[in-house]
Amino acid sequence: MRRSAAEAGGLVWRTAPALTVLYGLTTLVEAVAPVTVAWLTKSILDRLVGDEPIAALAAALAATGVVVALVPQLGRFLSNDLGRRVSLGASKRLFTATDRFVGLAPFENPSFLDRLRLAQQGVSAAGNLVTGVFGLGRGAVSLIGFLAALTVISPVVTVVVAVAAIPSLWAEFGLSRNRAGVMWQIAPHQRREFFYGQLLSTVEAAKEIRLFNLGSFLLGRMLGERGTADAAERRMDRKDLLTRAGLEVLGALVTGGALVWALLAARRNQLTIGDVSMFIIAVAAVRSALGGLIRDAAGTHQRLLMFGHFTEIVHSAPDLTVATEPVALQGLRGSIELRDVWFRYSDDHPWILRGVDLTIPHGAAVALVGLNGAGKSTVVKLLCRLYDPTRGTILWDGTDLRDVDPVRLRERIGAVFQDHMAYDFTAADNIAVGDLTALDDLDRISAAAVRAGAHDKLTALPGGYGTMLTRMFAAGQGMDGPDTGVMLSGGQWQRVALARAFLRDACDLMILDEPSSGLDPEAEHDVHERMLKHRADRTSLLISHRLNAVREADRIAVLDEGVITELGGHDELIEAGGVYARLFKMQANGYTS
Ligand SMILES: Nc1ncnc2c1ncn2[C@@H]1O[C@H](COP(=O)(O)OP(=O)(O)OP(=O)(O)O)[C@@H](O)[C@H]1O
Repeated sequence: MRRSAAEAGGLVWRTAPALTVLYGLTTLVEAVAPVTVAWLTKSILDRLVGDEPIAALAAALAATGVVVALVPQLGRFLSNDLGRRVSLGASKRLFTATDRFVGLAPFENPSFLDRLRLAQQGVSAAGNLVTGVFGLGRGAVSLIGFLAALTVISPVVTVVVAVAAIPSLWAEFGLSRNRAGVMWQIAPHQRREFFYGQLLSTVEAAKEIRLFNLGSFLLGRMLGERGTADAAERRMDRKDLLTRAGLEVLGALVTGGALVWALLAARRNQLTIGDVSMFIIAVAAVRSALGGLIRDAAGTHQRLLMFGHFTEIVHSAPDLTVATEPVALQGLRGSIELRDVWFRYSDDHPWILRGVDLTIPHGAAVALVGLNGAGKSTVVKLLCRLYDPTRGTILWDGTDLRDVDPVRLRERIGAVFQDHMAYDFTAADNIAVGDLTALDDLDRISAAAVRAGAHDKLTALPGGYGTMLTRMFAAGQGMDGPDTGVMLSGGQWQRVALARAFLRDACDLMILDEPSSGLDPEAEHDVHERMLKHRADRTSLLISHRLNAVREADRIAVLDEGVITELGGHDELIEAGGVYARLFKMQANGYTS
C-alpha cells in the first residue's frame, strides 16, 4: 500500500510537475474559499447588528464569491488534463513492464492475467486517484478551517461532531478494502465473460459457432460468469448501503442535536446572530467536509489497492534470468547444441523433454519430426529462449543461451511458428514485422514475398502491398470501398508468415515450424526448393509432418517420448527401419495405393 502510494506519487510528479503544482494551488484556494465566505458572512452580520461599516467586508465577500465560482471550473480542467497525462504515463509504464518479460510463462499464468487486467483498470482510473488525493487535501484544509471556526463558538460541539465521524472513517476503510477484495475475487469471472464475449463477436469463431450451433451455449456461459460477478458486486453494494445508511442517521442526529443547542444558546444570549449563522454553516460544512474527506480517503484507499496490481507488475521480478553482463553473441560458426535438455512447463506439469541431446551444425538443415505432442514446438520455443530448460543447457557455439541478451539472440533467428500471427495491418506491414528495418523498404518486402510465393497474390490486391489484410478498420464505408481490406485464405496467410521470416534471410538460424501445412502441393514444393537454394550453407531447423518435405534435410531427428530416438539422413533412417521409416512408408503408401 505504501509502495503503491509512493509509486503513484512518483508517477504523477514525473509525468506533469508544473500541472501538479498548479492544480495543488487551485485546490488550496478552493479549500480556503468556503471558510473565508463563512467568516466574512459572520463578521458582516455581527457588524450589521452593531451598526458598524461593512463596505470593505461586503466587497471582500463579493470577490471571494467570484473566486468560489471560478476556481472549481479551472480545477476541473486541470484535474482532467492531469488525469489524462498520468493515465498515459501509467499506461506507458505498464506496457513497457509487460514487454520486458523475456519469456511466455507470465502470459500463460491466469493469476498474472487477472492482475494485468486489474492493473489496466488501475491505469485508466489513475486520473481519479490524482483527483481523489487532491480532494483529500482540499477536504482536510477546509475541515481544519471549519473546525477552528466551530471551536471558537463551542469546543464541546466541535469534539462531538468530530468524534461522530470516527465510525464513518472506520467503516469506509473497511468497505473499500472489501470492494478491492471483491474485485480481485470476481476477476476470473470477468476474464471468462470477456473471453465468451470475444468468441461471440469475432469472425474467427463465427464459422464454428454457426456450424455447431454454439451461440446460445456460449451466451449461457457468458451470462453465467456475468451473473456470478454481478451477485458478488450486489452483495458488496448491499453491505455498502446498510453501513452508509446507519452512519448517515448517526450523523444527522449529531447535527440536529448541535443545532438545537445553538438555537437554545442564542435564546439565552450566549451566541450572537453572526455566531449562529457561522455555527449553522460550520456544522453543515464540517459534516459535509468530513463525509467528503472520508469518502475521498476510502476511494483513494481502494484505488491505491487496485493500483497495487500495477505496482506489482511494474516491480515484478524478471520471468527469466537475464545476465547483467551478457556475453556478446557472434554469428554462428560451429553449432547449436542441446545438451541433456529436460523441460516441463511448470512443476505440476509432466516432463515434455527428458534429456534431449541434439546438435544443429552451422550450415546444416536439420529436420525434427515426431508424433503430435512429442515436444517439437517446445524445442523451438527453448531455442528462441521463450522458456529456459528446466535442466540441461542449450549452447550457441559453446555459450549458454542464458548468458546472452535475449534480444541479441532473437535478432539472429528467423522463425515461422506453427501458430503464427495474422496482424490486422496492411500486407506490407504484415511482412515487415519480421524485421522492422524493412518497414519502408518495399523492395525487401516484395523480395521476401516472392520467395514465399506470396508476391503475385499481394500485388493483385486492390491496394497492392498497401491493402489492409483485415476488415476490422473499415468503419464508415461500404464493404466494397477501396480501403475496405481483404481476407486471405489460410495458405495465403502462411505464405505471408513465411515472407516475414524470409525477411531475415541473413539470420544465423532459420526455424520453420510446420511452414507448409496449409500450402498446396505446388506451393510447398516451390517453397522448399527456394528454401534449399537460399539457405544453402545456412543453418535451418525444419519441423513438418509431411515427411516428404524434410527428406532433403542434412539430418533428420526423431523426437519420441521426450528424447531423440533416431538421427541421420533420410536414406539412413529408412534403412534403419525405425519410427521414421514406418511413418514415411505410411505416408508414401497413402499416396500410391
Ligand atoms: N504452454 C504450455 N503449457 C503447458 N503444456 C504445454 C504448453 N504448450 C505445450 N504443452 C504440452 O507440451 C507437449 C508438447 O507440445 P508441443 O507443442 O511441443 O508438441 P509438438 O511436437 O510440436 O506437437 P504437434 O506435432 O502437435 O505440433 C504437449 O503435450 C502439450 O500439451
